[in-house]
Amino acid sequence: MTTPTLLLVGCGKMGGALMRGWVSSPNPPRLFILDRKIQDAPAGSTVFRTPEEITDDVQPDIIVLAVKPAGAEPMLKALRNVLGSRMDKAALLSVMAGKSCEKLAEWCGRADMPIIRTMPNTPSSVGAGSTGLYASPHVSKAQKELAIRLMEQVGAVVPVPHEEDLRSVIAIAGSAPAYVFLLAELLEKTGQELGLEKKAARTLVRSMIYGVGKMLHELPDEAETLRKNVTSPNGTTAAALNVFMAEENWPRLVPLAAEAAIKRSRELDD
Ligand SMILES: NC(=O)C1=CN([C@@H]2O[C@H](COP(=O)(O)OP(=O)(O)OC[C@H]3O[C@@H](n4cnc5c(N)ncnc54)[C@H](O)[C@@H]3O)[C@@H](O)[C@H]2O)C=CC1
Ligand SMILES: O=C(O)[C@@H]1CCC=N1
Repeated sequence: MTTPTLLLVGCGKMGGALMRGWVSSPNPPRLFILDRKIQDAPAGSTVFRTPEEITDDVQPDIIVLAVKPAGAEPMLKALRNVLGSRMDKAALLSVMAGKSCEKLAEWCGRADMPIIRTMPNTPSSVGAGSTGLYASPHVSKAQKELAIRLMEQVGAVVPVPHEEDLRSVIAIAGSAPAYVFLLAELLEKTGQELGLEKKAARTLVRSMIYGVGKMLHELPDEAETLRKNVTSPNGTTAAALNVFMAEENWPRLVPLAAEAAIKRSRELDD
């Protein structure tokens, strides 16, 4: 298998997470990075600060677009100018929460530009990401396989049949690490308010969430079964879950939060 060449455009929180995941994977891609302020580029990669700095020897198999949706149009137009016909030999892989394949292709200057839209998340940085992936009809089988292989290097990949499905992926996986980080923050804070040392609360909460993640990852059981295994009849967990599971709490709030994320993803498309 030949080593693919990537041009990673935007190496901030998400692009940087992918970069860290890729460089620590067993078969790292050949990496060119375009970012105006990156400071810790990995050994062996080449960094450009502006599209105009990209050298003539750069022929990417995949251009990974990881800038904010609002910056996509000028960036793609600049890349088209600089790369010229080299752009025609590449596929574009967007990680952006907004901007349709149709718009991205238009900004690439080519209606039949092969576009792969993905929704990864920041746990990709430790090889434990989750990515939803949609390939437009212009993507070849080989390009789609390469995109899936790349994203599998940093975690699980779920191809989705419709571009619109990526909104659901945002709501339950792309944005969702933040929901769990928030739960960690609140549990750590509550632990301290209940009298535990900061360090103790931090250790307990983090190892608990790690253990829960490991069980969900490794065991075949449904999440519901694992929850019930913790919940002794009339015990402490049941008392706490009666609060979380009250109709007006998590059962209402989780779908409400997902809808808010989806609504925002539609706005980011405009
Ligand atoms: N942060 C997250 O957890 C996730 C983010 N995403 C998507 O990833 C994309 C990037 O988000 P973040 O990484 O959070 O943002 P960020 O602001 O941390 O990263 C963007 C990077 O692009 C660079 N950049 C922007 N315009 C540039 C230009 N003209 N020339 C050179 N460099 C330029 C910036 O220097 C920055 O490092 C967004 O479209 C977002 O929807 C997707 C999934 C998860
Ligand atoms: O908040 C955002 O818009 C991005 C997309 C998913 C996670 N972060």
